[in-house]
Amino acid sequence: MNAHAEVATASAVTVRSLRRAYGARVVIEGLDLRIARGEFVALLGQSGCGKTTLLRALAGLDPIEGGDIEVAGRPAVVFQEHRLLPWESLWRNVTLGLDGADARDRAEAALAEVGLGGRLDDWPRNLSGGQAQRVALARALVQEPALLLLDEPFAALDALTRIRMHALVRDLVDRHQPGVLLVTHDVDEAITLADRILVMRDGHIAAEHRSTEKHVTPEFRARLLAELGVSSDRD
Ligand SMILES: Nc1ncnc2c1ncn2[C@@H]1O[C@H](COP(=O)(O)OP(=O)(O)OP(=O)(O)O)[C@@H](O)[C@H]1O
Repeated sequence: MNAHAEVATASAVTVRSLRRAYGARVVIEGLDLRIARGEFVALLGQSGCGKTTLLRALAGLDPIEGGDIEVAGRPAVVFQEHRLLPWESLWRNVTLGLDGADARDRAEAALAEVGLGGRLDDWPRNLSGGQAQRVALARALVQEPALLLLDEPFAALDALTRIRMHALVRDLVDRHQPGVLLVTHDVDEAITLADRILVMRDGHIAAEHRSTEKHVTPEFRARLLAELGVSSDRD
């Protein structure tokens, strides 16, 4: 097997029979999931169905009540808000938690990759919303994670910035080959970006679509909306 094929079949995360509850309220029950390295998976589901709860569990931010989660290495997360530290320069924000004498060089390379080369010593307050999310992406990728978790990272951006960010993130994922789980409310974003789309309902993955199905766009979109419990706005 060549190196690329090994990356493509290696698991970024494997989840078996996951159970998550807040006190007596069970949010996730019997959930199974595997994401391969280099695979871009989008997770759709109605508000409150447990998408963020799943992402936080995969990130290791919350305890789990049952089942198991096997993550290759340490996952990186990008949230809807950039979560940059206002009192730290951009390069320090990118390399927070990283040791090593080459931290500044790594930050420089990561910032260049997201189109912010030369802004190492700038401050978060001087960034637009889209630029701040680019820095958040650089901060995630500098860790070379096997699993990248994206919790609606484009939701607060204007439509044009969002389109540019879609192209950037797809390119970065193709280059770095992490497995990706993108939580989104946006059906079209899921269709544009993902190799595989999952629909979460009743605490587990209720439906799953591979990229080949995406070519039947209007029907596919209508089917996804129906699975999400919404009637199609194009009917
Ligand atoms: N810390 C918490 N304590 C108690 N209940 C919680 C907590 N966090 C979330 N919940 C509940 O768990 C359920 C799932 O929440 P979660 O945020 O995972 O949903 P979601 O699918 O991400 O929603 P949205 O799409 O609106 O962001 C909801 O009913 C929510 O009220």
